[in-house]
Order: sequence, then structure tokens, then C-alpha cells
Amino acid sequence: MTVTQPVFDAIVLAGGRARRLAGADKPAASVGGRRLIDIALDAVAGARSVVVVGPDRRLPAQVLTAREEPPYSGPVAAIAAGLAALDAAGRTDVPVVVLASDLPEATAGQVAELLRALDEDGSPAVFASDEGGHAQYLLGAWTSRALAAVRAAAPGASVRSLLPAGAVFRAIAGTADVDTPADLDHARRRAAVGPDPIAARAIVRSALPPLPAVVKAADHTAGTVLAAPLRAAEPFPPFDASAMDGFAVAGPGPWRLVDAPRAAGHTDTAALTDGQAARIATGAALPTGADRALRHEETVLDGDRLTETSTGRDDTRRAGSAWPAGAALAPAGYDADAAVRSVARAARVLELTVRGPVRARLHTSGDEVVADCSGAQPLPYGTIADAASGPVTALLHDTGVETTAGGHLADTVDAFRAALTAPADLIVVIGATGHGVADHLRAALAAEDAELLVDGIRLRPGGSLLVARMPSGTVLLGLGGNPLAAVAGTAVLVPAITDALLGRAPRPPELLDLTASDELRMPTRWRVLPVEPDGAGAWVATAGRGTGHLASAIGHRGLALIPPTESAAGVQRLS
Ligand SMILES: Nc1nc2c(c(=O)[nH]1)N[C@H]1C(S)=C(S)[C@@H](COP(=O)(O)OP(=O)(O)OC[C@H]3O[C@@H](n4cnc5c(N)ncnc54)[C@H](O)[C@@H]3O)O[C@H]1N2
Ligand code: MOO
Repeated sequence: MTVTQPVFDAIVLAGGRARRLAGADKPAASVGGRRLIDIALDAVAGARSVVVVGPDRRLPAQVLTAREEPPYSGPVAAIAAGLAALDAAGRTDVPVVVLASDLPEATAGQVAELLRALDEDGSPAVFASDEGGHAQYLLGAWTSRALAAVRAAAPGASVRSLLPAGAVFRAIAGTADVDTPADLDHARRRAAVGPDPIAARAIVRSALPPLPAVVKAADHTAGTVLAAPLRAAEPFPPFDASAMDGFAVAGPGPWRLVDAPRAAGHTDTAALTDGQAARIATGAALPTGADRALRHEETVLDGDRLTETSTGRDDTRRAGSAWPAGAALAPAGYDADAAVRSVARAARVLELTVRGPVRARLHTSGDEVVADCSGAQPLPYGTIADAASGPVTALLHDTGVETTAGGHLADTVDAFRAALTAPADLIVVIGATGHGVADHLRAALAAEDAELLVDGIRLRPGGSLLVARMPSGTVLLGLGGNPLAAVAGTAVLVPAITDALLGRAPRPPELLDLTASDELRMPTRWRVLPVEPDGAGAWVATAGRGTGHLASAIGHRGLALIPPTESAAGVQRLS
């Protein structure tokens, strides 16, 4: 966990009789090669102190242990026993994460999100809820104030009955628990194919630290995110200006029109005295002595005598009326986009503190792929043209990533190692993510001591992707070589990678109304398909014609991420 997060303690509930699992020791059951208890402990690895409540079992030495009294008397008694152990260790002053050890997809990212929400909302407790809105009370972060009720509770009370007023629920992916043998099977099958795209994004967001903040000329911040708020150097407007073509007037009317018209951008006209008016253009500074501006539509000019037809109308845009000097105009975490650059100019802010842009290098790979095939000569038998780097480059560019072509990698470990160690914020490799004889990316990652963050996701196509972090901090995204797979992987994960690297504030997904989406869903996998508006507010998706080419994307304006039938989540627009 490299992102700073608040200090917290944790209570892991590892008792319970697992009646529906025929009394098996549920926390000792393994999913994806880890015991459920270890999955829970990994999720709270960032805690100051951890108490495991339950029967004796093999645990890391630094973990405190406790047992509820009497044994098997339920989660409230178990949480109370955990609290007593924390109290005895003098740990009473920070939030406590309480989680069950039957959550096969629990991650440090989920815990970080709960703590972040607790901190942001100032609520007494934050709990996870699944995509269907069902609360998961045994994955929550509690303030010490909220835990007072648990300490005082009757044994046998439900956790739910002890929820503090103002408790918040946060939709978090991957919070299903394991109660039955079927749940365990399901969890094991899911673990074998990796996390779903939403969980993979959460892993990436919580594991990748932001790039360092830099100061840049405000006009040259395309692809960057504010690392400090944009504050006005000057008020806006900077002077009292007429907002309309009309007259500047001094004192009460009627007025006598003087021949001193005030054009925008000029300030060389004489001052007005009470009873005088002068023509003024939109955007011109009010002349000295004028009180206000009036649009000509609401005046009558009779000879040189001016009267108003409305009462007291003021068409002056007053200095500082949009913002005063020093005003916060955009918070850190927002894109330094064209609107931010425009406001920075208006507020006379010449430099911005930002992160980014993300600098990526894109490589193709595979000895059968011919990267430079622009000539007319026939390709040798057994080789094909690179058809993936073009659309991947375009998507990276749309996501604000500055991309350079890194060239083609021969199918040797050394070629991959050289590519992985050359400097970049992000290295994207198309192909070689598999376990085949010609796939050397994994061997190169292992040789360079990379940390594998994501190894395959539940996505079709594109699920064979990899995300890793090199010891240098460079992020590696390995994409399935088929062009549609490479595009799908890019569209699903690159925004999460750039969010993390740029410290971008989380944004809600853009949801699509997809016609007949059920037919296009798979039972457990998420899909990426090309989509096009139907002209009546909804979108239609086109099922693939294989992933080896992009023919199904022709004539489509976007790509959509379509959840599996098992999921209540909505269809997200990706590009
Ligand atoms: N035993 C298994 N084999 C494969 C599986 C599997 O689950 N079990 N999954 C298949 C799928 S789906 C994909 S996608 C690929 C992913 O593997 P790699 O990332 O190692 O990709 P490659 O083997 O290098 O290439 C796959 C395919 O794409 C063609 N390709 C590669 N680069 C380009 C390019 N720049 N332009 C056009 N086409 C490209 C390449 O020739 C291969 O045909 O693994 C499958 N195998
Ligand atoms: O997942 Mo492959 O990534 O379907 O073409």
C-alpha cells in the first residue's frame, strides 16, 4: 500500500461454526491459493494492530488474538472481544476496520476506500454494499465513537441493530461472502480467472502511487491533473465593465449625452459628472464618475436627453463579481483541461502545479507480426501486418496519454527486458501475455523483479492482460495480442492507470442504456463490444466477429463494458 491512508486498527472475525459448510473451518478454506483468513489479513496489512478473533490457528506472529465469550456467540460478541484485545494493547484512538474472514475478494483497496469514505464524509461508520445495494456489515470501518454501542451491546444482538445513526454505505465491488459449498466453488472459479474489470481497476488505483507534482506553464497542461487547487491571482472581471452595448450614466436620470463614447479596450475618455451619459460598448471599462451601464433597449434618447424605461437596471459586470482574488476555482484532482486553462488565463494564473501527462511507450511483439508493412511487397508466408498498435495509440491519445512508438519486440526474453527497463511512466506491450512458447513477457517481468498487480481479468475479449510495476516505478500494461483484445484491455484499464498516476479524483462511470443487452451478456464474464446510438436515446451493441481484427468496430462510435448476467451493474461507456 503506497498511497497514504489514515492510521487504523483491524479486527478480523475468524470464528463461527460454518453450519452451511458442514462445520468446516471456513477461514482455513483456500481460494486462489490463499486461505480466506490470509486474504482478510492481506486486506488489512496496512493496519497498526490486527486482532484475529476465533479459535487457535497458524497466524503471523505480530497478530493479536482473542476469543469471543462464550465461543460461537456471534459477531457482536466477537467484535467486542476484538475491541477488548485492542483496549488491552492500548489501541483505542483510531478507526477500526472490522472484516469477516469469509470474503474471498477482500483487498487492501477496498479497505482503503472505506477509510477514505470515513475520512471524507465524517460519518461514524462506513460499510461496503454490493452492486445490488445489499449491505455487507462485516466489511466496514468504524470510528471509536461508533464502536461504543458494540462494547455496551447485549450478547446475541445483531450487528445491524448496532449501526450508528448516519452510517454510510459505499458500493464496493467484490464483497460477496462464502456461506455454502456452492459459494466456495464459485469463489474458486472466479479466482482462477482473476478479478472482474471493476475490481481490477480498484486494485490498480490503490496500488499505483501518483507521479510527482510539477509546475508547468498554465497554457501547456494538456493531459495533466491539478496537484494543487487553481487559485485566482486576480479578481474577475478585473474592472467594472459594461455587459451590454448602451450607455454609461452618472448620478440619477435623466442624463445629457456627452460626446465621449467608450469603446472596449480603451480608457482614454473624459470622466462623467452627475447628470451625464456616454455611449459605451460591451466589455468597456466604466468611465470615471459613471455609476452604472444601461443597455440601449431600455433607454429613450430624445436629442441629447437620455431616460431609462426600466427602473434602476444595472448592466455593469462588477469587478470581482465572478470571483475575488485568491478564490479557489478548481480543486486538486481535477483535469487541467481546456476549461481549467481558460479560467487560469482569466484569473491571470501563469503556472499550475500538476501531475502528468502520463508518458507511455508502446511496443508490438511477436515474430509473426510485421510492424513496418507500409510497402506494397507481399508479407512473407506466416506473418501478418500489425493491426493493433494504431487503434491502441488512438485510445491512449484520447485518454490524454502522450504515446511514443517503442518499436517491435522480437520473441526473446532479452528484448522484453530491455524494453521493460527503458524509462517511461507506462509501458504498453501488445501480445506475449500468454503462457505459450513464444510469450516472454512473464519471464522478463520475473527477471526484472516486477510486482504483478493484475494477472488476467474476467473480461472477453482482452482478459489475458497483465498489469505490473517495475522496481523503477514504471507501470507495465501487457495486452492480449488480438487487436480487439488489445483495444478492450486499453479501454478498460488505462483510465484507471492514469487516474492513479495523475492523482485524479474518482469519477462516476458513464452509463449507457443498451438495447437487448441480456442477449449479449455472458454468465460470469464482462464483455467489451462496439456500440452505436440507435437515435432514440439508447445504444445498440454489435457482437464480435472474432477478436483477430476490428471489423465489428467499423461504423461504431464507442465501446461498452457489459456486465455478466450475474451482476446488477450497469453498462459503461468506455470510449
Ligand atoms: N492455451 C491458450 N491459448 C490462448 C488463450 C488461452 O486462454 N489459452 N487465449 C487466447 C486469447 S483470447 C488471446 S487474446 C491470446 C493472448 O495471448 P498473447 O497476449 O500472448 O498474444 P499473442 O499470442 O502474442 O497474440 C495473439 C494473437 O494476436 C495476434 N497479434 C499479436 N500482435 C498483433 C498485432 N500487433 N496486430 C495484429 N495481430 C496481432 C497474434 O498473431 C496472435 O494471433 O492468447 C490466445 N491463446
Ligand atoms: O481475450 Mo482474447 O483476449 O479474447 O482475444
